[in-house]
Amino acid sequence: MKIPVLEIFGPTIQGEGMVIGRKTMFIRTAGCDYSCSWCDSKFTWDGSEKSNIQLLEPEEIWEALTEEGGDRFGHVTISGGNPGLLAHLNELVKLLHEKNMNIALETQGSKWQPWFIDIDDLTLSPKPPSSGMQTNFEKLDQIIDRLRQDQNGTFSLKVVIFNEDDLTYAVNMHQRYPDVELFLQVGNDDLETMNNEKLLGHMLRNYEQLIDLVMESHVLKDVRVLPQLHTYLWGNKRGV
Ligand SMILES: C[S@@+](CC[C@H](N)C(=O)[O-])C[C@H]1O[C@@H](n2cnc3c(N)ncnc32)[C@H](O)[C@@H]1O
Ligand SMILES: Nc1nc2[nH]cc(C(=O)O)c2c(=O)[nH]1
Ligand code: SF4
Ligand SMILES: [Mg+2]
Repeated sequence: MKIPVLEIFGPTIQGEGMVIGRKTMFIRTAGCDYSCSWCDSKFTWDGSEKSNIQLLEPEEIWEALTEEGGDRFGHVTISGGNPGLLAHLNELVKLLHEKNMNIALETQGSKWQPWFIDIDDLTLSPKPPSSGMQTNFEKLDQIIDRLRQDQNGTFSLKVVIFNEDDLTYAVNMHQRYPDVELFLQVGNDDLETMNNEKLLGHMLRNYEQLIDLVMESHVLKDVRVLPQLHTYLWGNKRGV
């Protein structure tokens, strides 16, 4: 079954979350059930790149990965858009495992797929108030319960923080799922600039402010605070 793909790139480093720094290839699927105000990948769902969506079979995705990355990679990250919308992505997961790849997936956790249990590094990234989205906690509870029972790999939560309301949301998340590793990620609030130096200075200040807030918290003890590392290195450039 064909998969809607907008980008295949790498190898690069995973810039975010539980496997930050890991050498990986990226597959970016098209389409999202959310429309976060600060989404850094709006082109996956806002229609602006509709004509660039490629419908690819898993084998064709593997060909594109090896064309781009040769034999220089052993890890593939699937992001989007929301790849968790694609029921038949299990075929790609199976093929990548047959090729001895480790697989990471990025999803907001709005929809369950049975193939989640076969993902090696699964990130659930529920959205805080600043995104303008509403979390369906009933659904998220169900997803996390399934993962606690059946997941073959590891999974974690990652919350992007732009303000204090978002931090309160992260506190609730930590209290609701105390056994799940929680990553707090600095929000990028300047998606337009191509001035990397300016963005770097700005993002470093945001990172420091987030660290300060988390250090003061009496609840957020067992968490990690991370930058979006690729942004600090390459700014808002795409495909890195
Ligand atoms: C583009 S999303 C795609 C996967 C999935 N839709 C999701 O949101 O988890 C990948 C990650 O980038 C994060 N992200 C998106 N825009 C961001 C921004 N402006 N600053 C920091 N992180 C951002 C998301 O929260 C998510 O964790
Ligand atoms: N290097 C790099 N790391 C990433 N981690 C998550 C990304 C994403 O857009 O999902 C991403 C990305 O686009 N590039
Ligand atoms: S859920 Fe992810 S891809 Fe969808 S709009 Fe939000 S950040 Fe963007
Ligand atoms: Mg990104």
